[in-house]
Amino acid sequence: MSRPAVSGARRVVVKVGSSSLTTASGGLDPARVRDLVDHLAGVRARGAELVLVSSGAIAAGLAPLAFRRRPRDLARQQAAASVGQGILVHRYTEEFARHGQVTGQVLLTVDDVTRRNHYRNAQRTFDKLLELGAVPIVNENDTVATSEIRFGDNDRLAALVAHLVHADLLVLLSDVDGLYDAPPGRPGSTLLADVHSWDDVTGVEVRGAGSAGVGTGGMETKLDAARIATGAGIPVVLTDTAHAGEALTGAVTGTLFHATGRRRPTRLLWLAHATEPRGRLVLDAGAVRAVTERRASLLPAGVTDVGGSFVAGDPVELVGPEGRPIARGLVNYDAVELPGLLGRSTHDLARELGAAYEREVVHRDDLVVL
Ligand SMILES: Nc1ncnc2c1ncn2[C@@H]1O[C@H](COP(=O)(O)OP(=O)(O)O)[C@@H](O)[C@H]1O
Ligand SMILES: N[C@@H](CCC(=O)OP(=O)(O)O)C(=O)O
Repeated sequence: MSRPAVSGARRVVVKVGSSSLTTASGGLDPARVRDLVDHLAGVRARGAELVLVSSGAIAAGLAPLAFRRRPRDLARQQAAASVGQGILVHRYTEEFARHGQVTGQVLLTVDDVTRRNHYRNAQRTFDKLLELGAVPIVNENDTVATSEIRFGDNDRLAALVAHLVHADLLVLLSDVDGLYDAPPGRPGSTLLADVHSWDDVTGVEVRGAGSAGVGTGGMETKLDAARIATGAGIPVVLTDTAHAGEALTGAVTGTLFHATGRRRPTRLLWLAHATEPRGRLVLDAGAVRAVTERRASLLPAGVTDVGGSFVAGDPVELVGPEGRPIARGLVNYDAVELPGLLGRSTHDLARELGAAYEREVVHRDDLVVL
């Protein structure tokens, strides 16, 4: 049996977790990297394009820095990632070279997929690398990401990258061979071979990171990633590295999450699924209707209250008069500017304060209704 949505994919994003690349004691395992690349190289060999999102920088940096386990504080994680990322990419470069394939490193922060100019930049870089036949190897730019601007997990990053590069398949490789209806160690838990809609996942019990102590998000972030990708029209296969070969050629293995939705702009996907809002705008009833029913931009006249500390470009939550979240958007003003503008018409504001104040609080193109 085969899965045509998988075997026919022309552009594939594969995400591999730290737990699939490390030894039991936590260091990078060159033999596991080699086995993995032997399978991955098959994608390019059959004429399809490959983007690899690989975790493992922090794990690879532990031993050289004599850290006995993954550090909890951000500064030590950043130091480990800085040391480990070079080691990781060096390993991949050597292994892909054995198959005559060239790799390129791409390190991303949240800004690269949320700020319009940045994500166009990222898109161009990926397009050019793929056009030149190289395999982009992606990781979060851990060494510069602060806790506020951190993805924190590569599962969701991989889903956003899949969308950004217009991939037609996302493969998540972990240390577990698919999604189980309960944590896999539990007697009687069974594998779900197909997930057609999110109703199929109701009742599934998931836990955080696995036993090796090197992974971060566990099954939860994999489900988030699957939700982001399938909701944007990209099917997702979840399995372990031992089944990578089968998964990549479309054999039935692991869990296939079927596509449920269609594409929308990458930064809006990020807004809807993964962003921590930095503030809150309270809307009056008329503005709620305008935003949700007419898909209009949010103007100062419809905002009754502002909370949080944010600057222009930050994600904020839009709530109705009774406090229920209705949308998320990228705001066009700093939090300190807004109180003086609330309830006033753009016409008045422009006349009194200048043309710059004619702008919307949240433009409709930067807004997702929940
Ligand atoms: N319902 C579930 N089905 C499958 N795996 C689960 C489930 N709940 C929790 N897990 C755990 O999630 C772990 C995978 O996550 P993680 O350790 O973060 O891996 P990675 O390093 O590949 O990102 C597995 O080891 C598994 O024990
Ligand atoms: N960027 C980090 C990995 C973060 C992450 O998501 O890890 P994992 O859960 O193993 O996929 C690193 O390279 O160590």
